[in-house]
Amino acid sequence: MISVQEARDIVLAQVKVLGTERKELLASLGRVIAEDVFAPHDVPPHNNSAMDGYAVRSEDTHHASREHPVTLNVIEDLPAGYVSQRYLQTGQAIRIMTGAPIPDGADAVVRVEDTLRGEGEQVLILREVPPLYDLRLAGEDIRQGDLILRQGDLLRPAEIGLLSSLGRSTIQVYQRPQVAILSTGDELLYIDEPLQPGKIYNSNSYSLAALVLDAGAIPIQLGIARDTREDLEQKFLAGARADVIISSGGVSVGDYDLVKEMLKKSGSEMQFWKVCMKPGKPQAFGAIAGKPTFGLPGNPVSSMVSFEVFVRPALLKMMGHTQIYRRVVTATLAEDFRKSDRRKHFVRVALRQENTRYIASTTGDQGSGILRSMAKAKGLMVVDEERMQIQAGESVAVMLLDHSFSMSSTRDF
Ligand SMILES: Nc1nc2c(c(=O)[nH]1)N[C@H]1C(S)=C(S)[C@@H](COP(=O)(O)OP(=O)(O)OC[C@H]3O[C@@H](n4cnc5c(N)ncnc54)[C@H](O)[C@@H]3O)O[C@H]1N2
Ligand code: MOO
Ligand SMILES: [Mg+2]
Repeated sequence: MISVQEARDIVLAQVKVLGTERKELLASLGRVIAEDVFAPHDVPPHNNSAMDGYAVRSEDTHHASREHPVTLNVIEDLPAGYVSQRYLQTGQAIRIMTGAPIPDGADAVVRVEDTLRGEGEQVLILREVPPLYDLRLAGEDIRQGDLILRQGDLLRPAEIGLLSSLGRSTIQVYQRPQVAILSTGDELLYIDEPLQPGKIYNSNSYSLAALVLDAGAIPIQLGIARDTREDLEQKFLAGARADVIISSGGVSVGDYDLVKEMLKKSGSEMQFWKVCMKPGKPQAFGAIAGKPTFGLPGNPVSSMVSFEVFVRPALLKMMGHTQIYRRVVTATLAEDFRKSDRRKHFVRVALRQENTRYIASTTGDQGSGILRSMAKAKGLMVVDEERMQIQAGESVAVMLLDHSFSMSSTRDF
């Protein structure tokens, strides 16, 4: 039996970063950028007004006040999106809207609240403004030639906005792996079949496909393989058209646990079987037709936990991510915890926040078939091999299962 760390090293050494592809800008959200991006122009591209008001020559506002306004002649109205053809002379103002380019000759803006409309085309300036006042200068956000994003950066909404401000409509990103998902077992029913004696619904295909999607990869449902060598072989080979194969079940020591055999056939290889963890001890990893293949355990929680620990980091690596692990936080355990073996345990916990501290409490029955306690979990408490008991109040490490939606809160800031 190898340790979680050794197993993870083997997995990560085996999987390689995929190639790149060109995507529409919005479709690249959540992807890793595969190119360096330099700014082709300044942002903003021109000096422009930060306020609705009047473009002026700042020297004309000298000593202006509410008591002693300065009167200027308004020679033009300038909405955003238009360039003035006029040159502002002494004694003149141009009515200007936020974002409109500053006319030649002007060097400041007086916001409308600091003015009054005068006679005819005149405006009364009620305060003095220094040069550059309420101007936004060309290039104050981005300078032409600046390195804006580096290969390997994650494209989040702000990066998508930045790229669009540079006029980029497509972007080179790392590909998403196709992940073939195969459930094994004679007891399994498709979810649209009626329940029958001795049978259960195939839930692993769905939880695993959801995890694949949540990680940003592409699930391909291969359905159910029955516990025969022929069916398994045929379905595994079909899966080898994808970039990664995940199976669940059939990997322990039972009479019909045949997945290990698939990994030992000629043309395949098995790199490990059995990891010193709970849940998820019986699981295999290797390659079929050159494709990384995870033989996850059949128990519904075990397969999800093994995915979290091994498959997710591997998929993130393939997609070019550099941060491939879930965040781990320190929490205070709310109750006593005890274990009776020297495996690394991943315990389903709920988390609440008290001031700046996380408080973790287990979500109930930790059996490997109890999916409800997985659904309630916000994290997995990681209990090291040699740590046999933890007392209430002690600090523990919790790996956050922070899918963007499940970590949303009902409490606003
Ligand atoms: N003698 C031993 N028996 C078992 C051991 C052991 O060490 N010695 N380990 C147990 C542990 S721990 C686990 S985990 C399971 C792993 O079993 P397999 O990977 O061989 O999976 P199966 O036997 O096929 O199924 C186990 C369990 O999970 C249910 N299952 C399977 N696939 C699905 C699915 N797609 N959707 C929902 N539920 C599924 C299946 O019906 C079984 O109840 O082995 C233990 N046994
Ligand atoms: O390894 Mo099993 O996953 O403990 O239920
Ligand atoms: Mg079994």
